[in-house]
Amino acid sequence: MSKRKLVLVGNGMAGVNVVEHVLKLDRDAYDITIFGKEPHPNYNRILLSSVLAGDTGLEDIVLNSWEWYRENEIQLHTGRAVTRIDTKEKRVYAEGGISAPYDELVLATGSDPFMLPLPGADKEGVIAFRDIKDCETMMETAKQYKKAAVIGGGLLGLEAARGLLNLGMEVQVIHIFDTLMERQLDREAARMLRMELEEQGMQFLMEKQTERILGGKRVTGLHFKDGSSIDADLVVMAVGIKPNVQLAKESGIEINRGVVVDDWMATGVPGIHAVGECAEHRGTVYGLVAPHREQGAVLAKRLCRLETEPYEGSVTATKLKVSGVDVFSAGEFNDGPETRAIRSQDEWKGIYKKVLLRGNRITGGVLFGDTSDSAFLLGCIREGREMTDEIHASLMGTATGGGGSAVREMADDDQVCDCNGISKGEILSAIRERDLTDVEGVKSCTKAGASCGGCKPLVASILEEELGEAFDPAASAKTPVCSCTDLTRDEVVDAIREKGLTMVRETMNVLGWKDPEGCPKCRPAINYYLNMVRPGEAEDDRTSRVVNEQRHANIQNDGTFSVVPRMYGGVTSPAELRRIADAAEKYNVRMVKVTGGQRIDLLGVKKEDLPNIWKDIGMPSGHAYAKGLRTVKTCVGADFCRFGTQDSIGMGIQMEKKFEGLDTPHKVKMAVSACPRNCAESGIKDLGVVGVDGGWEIYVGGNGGVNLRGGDFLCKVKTQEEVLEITGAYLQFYRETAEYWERTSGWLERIGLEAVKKAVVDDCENRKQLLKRVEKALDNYQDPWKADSKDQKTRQTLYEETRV
Ligand SMILES: Cc1cc2nc3c(=O)[nH]c(=O)nc-3n(C[C@H](O)[C@H](O)[C@H](O)COP(=O)(O)OP(=O)(O)OC[C@H]3O[C@@H](n4cnc5c(N)ncnc54)[C@H](O)[C@@H]3O)c2cc1C
Ligand SMILES: NC(=O)c1ccc[n+]([C@@H]2O[C@H](COP(=O)([O-])OP(=O)(O)OC[C@H]3O[C@@H](n4cnc5c(N)ncnc54)[C@H](O)[C@@H]3O)[C@@H](O)[C@H]2O)c1
Ligand code: SF4
Ligand code: FES
Repeated sequence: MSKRKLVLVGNGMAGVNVVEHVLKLDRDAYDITIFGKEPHPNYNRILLSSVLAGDTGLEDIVLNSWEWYRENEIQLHTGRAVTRIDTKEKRVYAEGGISAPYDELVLATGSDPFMLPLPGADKEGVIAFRDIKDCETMMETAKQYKKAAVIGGGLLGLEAARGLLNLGMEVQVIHIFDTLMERQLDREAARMLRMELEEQGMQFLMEKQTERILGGKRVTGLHFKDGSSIDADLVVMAVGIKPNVQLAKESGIEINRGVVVDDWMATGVPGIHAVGECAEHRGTVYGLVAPHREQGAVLAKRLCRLETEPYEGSVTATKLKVSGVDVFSAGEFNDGPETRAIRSQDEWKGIYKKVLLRGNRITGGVLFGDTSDSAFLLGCIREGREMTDEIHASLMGTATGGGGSAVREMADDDQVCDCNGISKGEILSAIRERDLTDVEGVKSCTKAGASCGGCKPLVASILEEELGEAFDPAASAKTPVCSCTDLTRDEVVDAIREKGLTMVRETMNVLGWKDPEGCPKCRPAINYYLNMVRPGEAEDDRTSRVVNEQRHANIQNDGTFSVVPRMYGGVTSPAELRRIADAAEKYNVRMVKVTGGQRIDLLGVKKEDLPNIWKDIGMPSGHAYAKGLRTVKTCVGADFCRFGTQDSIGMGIQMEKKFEGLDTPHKVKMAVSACPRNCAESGIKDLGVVGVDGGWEIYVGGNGGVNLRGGDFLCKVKTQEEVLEITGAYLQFYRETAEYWERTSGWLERIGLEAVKKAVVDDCENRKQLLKRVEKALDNYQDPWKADSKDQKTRQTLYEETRV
């Protein structure tokens, strides 16, 4: 008997998931034909954000290889859109004159990005972020252009913006409302999110409506309804999606916003079904993969003529995929007259949790900063659980991360991986049966973590709960430098030491980099590691530094730069102030501003004026743009203040003079206060010094930014010389052991205060060696502006050519 014929229109995640299920349920039920408009096999669209951010390679996102289609005898037509369905003859017609008969037809045509119909929207450089082609366009554009504008501050817009930042572009996000991700977050979580993203370098224009897109053939900027405008070389529209219903509509199938389906994913036309983003079920179109997977499971059973429960809709949950930011939202998230909220907020750790109740039933929630309990919360929402003391304690009790308590509360059939529908029980079985010990192992055996990756921390907690001390979090945390390599930071640094490498390109070549050009994430890191390991010997590759470091100035949102001269310990003189004032007038500086680090910031300097303004001011660079020592803030101290026990100004000046120009994995801020009243805020600095009777206390790992962290007490010393010694050894230990882009606060939490104490304070011989090496690094320092002023070619390429 000949097999029945199944045709799938749309070779995306939702449709192919149905086919996979059908093959599992009844391998021989169908002859299968798939049509896909894109020229690729089925790939993981979710991971396009990671590809753009440089965390994953395009080659790693293929879900079903060409081989898979062949092995399963699937007739695949890629690059061919289906243009017509003859519902009477039961046949589809595609581009290129191909047609195929069907008994059962699945429409999984997904969505098209919504493009705002603005004047100028057809210009070159105006794109969406939906497929591989868009991703490639952005990566190519970033090689040539510098300014990106992303319209839409939703999930997609923010993930696009993060990726573009990683590609070295300056990114402005234009959002129509006054809070980001207003479809997923309440105001508080949105506020914390914005602060965190601003810290990462994203700029926001809120409550802005774009009126037209400027430029000739190619986009040059955006003009807004309020009359303002910005420059842009690339515009990415991320303002939502619209289900792709054209084919269904033209074939007489009922559509509304999407293709209308019943609880078995059937349309009103016999033999035709729809799943995924093109389908509308009970008035809802779902734009996330978890509901599509649930729909697919029901449809596949139906196609295999097996008994199945109906699909009754999904409770959706979202996680933003931006590294360094943990945000989760599910169900209801805004307070209403009939809801009650349980909130907890830890501003020190940057954690915010809110759970909403209707009566006593858990109906939604938002987690920011620590999302390790997200699966447990989602399980509670999905099952409509009543709040109990135990659940309350698990969700709100400790805000310390790790997800430990909630993991214990989870039942075996609670879902851990939403994207792939994997339960805690399935993960535990895989760990036990296959002796798995790390997250990667669980991912390859069960698929948990293989899509958005949001469940990986929870998988790690399950491993920890199951294996106890045998679980090695470091093995699970083995993260490559970026998607250009499988090597970790430590492996790269070891190779640089062992193989005597001195150049960025040479390093990528010798270590078998997948992309010989590297990417904006790895190149600055390799350049730093080379110079850290071989100061004076390694070639400092300026083109591998981030744009602000290349120009020794911070670029501002209008394309001008800021100039911050160094003022040791925050102390200046009338002569310096006069020169600053003259320069501010001569170069029409838009604003002169005193910074939080006790410096003077000249804002709004034109790129071409940078070398001359520095010459006129005649002061050293303040490195306000650098991953290096920024400022040493001081209080007025014993010379002036009646509480002062020590000379904080003198100490601060010495520290700043000693360590200025030292490259570090991330910015370093220091402060010296002359008594525990701490007027210079020594407690929230990367290194803070506090004068006390008979000496100085030293605090480390503080951070006054979004992730507010009080510094840990490292040691007490007696003399100024000892402060300089401990500071030098501490900075060198940080330089040698931190990941590039890692602040001291995160680094300290990762490696532990005890390790720092041992290396820097307790082990005198080690401290001596660290100091030797930091001296060597400092030997090679020269003021960047003095160096540039002697180099005509650099001046021309970096400051005089038109493009930033
Ligand atoms: C950058 C990005 C990040 C995302 N991140 C997440 C995330 O973290 N979590 C999450 O849950 N979701 C995420 N999403 C959303 C998720 O990717 C989609 O919901 C999901 O891919 C939709 O699957 P689908 O198969 O319904 O549609 P699609 O993936 O759009 O697939 C439909 C396919 O059908 C093709 N097609 C259309 N018409 C025809 C035709 N007439 N003939 C032949 N082929 C046709 C299309 O070209 C397309 O290849 C993200 C989306 C993007 C763009
Ligand atoms: N991590 C994830 O789960 C993830 C990531 C990316 C995309 N996605 C999915 O992909 C789809 C598309 O994402 P999206 O973010 O484009 O859709 P969205 O609808 O979630 O967000 C669009 C955002 O654009 C804003 N906006 C609308 N018009 C605007 C205008 N004229 N100017 C400025 N802002 C405007 C809206 O206020 C909204 O916040 C969604 O289904 C989303 O769920 C999910
Ligand atoms: S920290 Fe102490 S010594 Fe310094 S200014 Fe404040 S009160 Fe005075
Ligand atoms: S929840 Fe997305 S991969 Fe597991």
